[in-house]
This record gives sequence, C-alpha cells and structure tokens, in this order.
Amino acid sequence: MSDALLSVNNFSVMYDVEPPVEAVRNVDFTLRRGEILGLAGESGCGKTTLAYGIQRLLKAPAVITSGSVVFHDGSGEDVEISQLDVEELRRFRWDKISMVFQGAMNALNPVATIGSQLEDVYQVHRPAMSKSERRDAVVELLEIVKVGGERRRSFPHELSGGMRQRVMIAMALALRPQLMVMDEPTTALDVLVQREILRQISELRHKFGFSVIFITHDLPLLLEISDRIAIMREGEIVEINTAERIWSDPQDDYTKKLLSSFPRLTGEKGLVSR
Ligand SMILES: Nc1ncnc2c1ncn2[C@@H]1O[C@H](COP(=O)(O)OP(=O)(O)OP(=O)(O)O)[C@@H](O)[C@H]1O
Repeated sequence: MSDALLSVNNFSVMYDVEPPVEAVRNVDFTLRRGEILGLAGESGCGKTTLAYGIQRLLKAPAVITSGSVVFHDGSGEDVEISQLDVEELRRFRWDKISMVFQGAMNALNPVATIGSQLEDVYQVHRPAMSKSERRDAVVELLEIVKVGGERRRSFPHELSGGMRQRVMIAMALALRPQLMVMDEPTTALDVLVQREILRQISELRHKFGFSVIFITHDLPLLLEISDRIAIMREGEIVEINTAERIWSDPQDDYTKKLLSSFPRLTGEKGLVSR
C-alpha cells in the first residue's frame, strides 16, 4: 500500500466575484496515510477554501480553476475526486472522508437523543445493519470517544460543549473514514477540554490509521498536534515541513513572522504527545 493517501497537484480555486478572488493558488501537497497535517495561516489565506475544495464541497461563486486531487484508497484504487458524479461523491464523503465543521457541536438536533442521531448515520449509509447492530455500533462509538455508551439516551443540551464535540467526532468516525478534515474543531472550547480532545484525536488516528487535515488559526496548537504543517499565505502554501522543523528551523520569512506573533511559543512546548 502506498504511503500517500491524497495527492493534490496544482490546485487552484477562484471566487468569481467582482473583482475575482484567487483564494487558492497552485497548491501542491501529499497527505500521508495516518498523518496529521496542520493547515495554518492568517484569516482569509484560503485554508477553508482549500479543505472544502479538495472534497468538492464548494458552491458558486467558487470555481476550481486548475488541478487534480487523487485519493489513494486503502483498497489500492486511485480515485480522481473530480471524476465522481454527485451520488458517488456523496458516498465518498462519508465513507472515505469525513468532516468536523467549525461549531459542529451546535449542529446537533436539539430534540433528538445523540444515540438516535448517530444511529441515523448507519441507517442511511449502512442500510443492511439491523437495529441492534446499529445500537451496538453507537455504544461502541460513544465509548471510543469517551462520552460513554450510557449517554446515548441524552439530549444535546444535557451534555457539555466538550462532550457534544466528542459526539461530532464520533459521528465523523462512524464509517471509519480514511481521512478526517477538521476545521477549527475545538476553538469554542476551553483550553483544558481542547487539549484533552486533541490528545484523543491523536490516539484515535493511531488506533484506526486515518489521516487528519487540521485547520486552525492557532499555530501553537498545531505545533503540538501535527506531524507536518503547511503554512498558507494569500492562497499559496509557502512552506510545508514537520512540526519540529517549522518550530525550530522555519525557512520562509512569513513562517518566522507567524511564529513570532505567538508569544507563548517562546516557552516550552505543550503537553499533547503525538
Ligand atoms: N463566497 C465567497 N465569495 C467571495 N470571496 C470569498 C468567499 N468565501 C471566501 N472568500 C474569500 O476567499 C479568501 C479565502 O477565504 P477562506 O475562508 O478560505 O480563508 P481562511 O484562511 O479559511 O479564513 P478563516 O481562517 O477566517 O476561516 C478570502 O479572501 C475570502 O474573503
């Protein structure tokens, strides 16, 4: 099996507005199997556009103007994502790639138990599963993310923000995707809860072998959790390297500037172990 999970080549996205915005410009990178790749850069540099673009989640006025995104499936098949039709893409997004959105924990349905919301994922995407199989799978998922299976009967408002975010991670894990894209998944949480969830994401990807693209403004956080970091500026990746090298030996002037804008980076690195 190849070491690469995703190959992104010469990928560009424009917002067709007046004047046009070249949000992502000629981006190249390879995501390895099982790695956490952090995407860092100032607000508006194109992180979200890139992450959505590779999954073809963008809507007009966004236009993909160049490039290819190839998913090297665990089965050995290479899939050019742009070649998938609407239905194939919908299945692909849940089965192979899942996404945890910014503020996702507020997207849970307030009048349905979290167990029933997780079961819905199986009902739609694994219609052959029986009711008891679905329930067992949900209990297992809730155990995996350390919410606890007994919480399946809880409603979202009965859980803390951190717990709700874990439920969203459970949902993203439900079909055992090979790639999880996380857009500011812990921003709304307090620092301790955030750390605990990050530690868990790191453990889970070792356990299940999925890769993660992790987007945040918070470079110190990325340095802790990522294997490699891509630094974006004005739509381009200006530097991509291991978290250690980005931290100890940044090459690009912009990376240096970004690092110096976080005073806490001058101290010890944090405690999340990769
Ligand atoms: N629907 C849109 N129409 C026009 N321009 C857009 C649209 N969405 C985003 N942009 C522009 O594209 C550029 C990249 O935006 P994007 O949201 O991808 O950046 P980002 O790095 O994810 O920012 P943030 O960290 O604030 O989410 C920005 O200049 C933004 O203003």
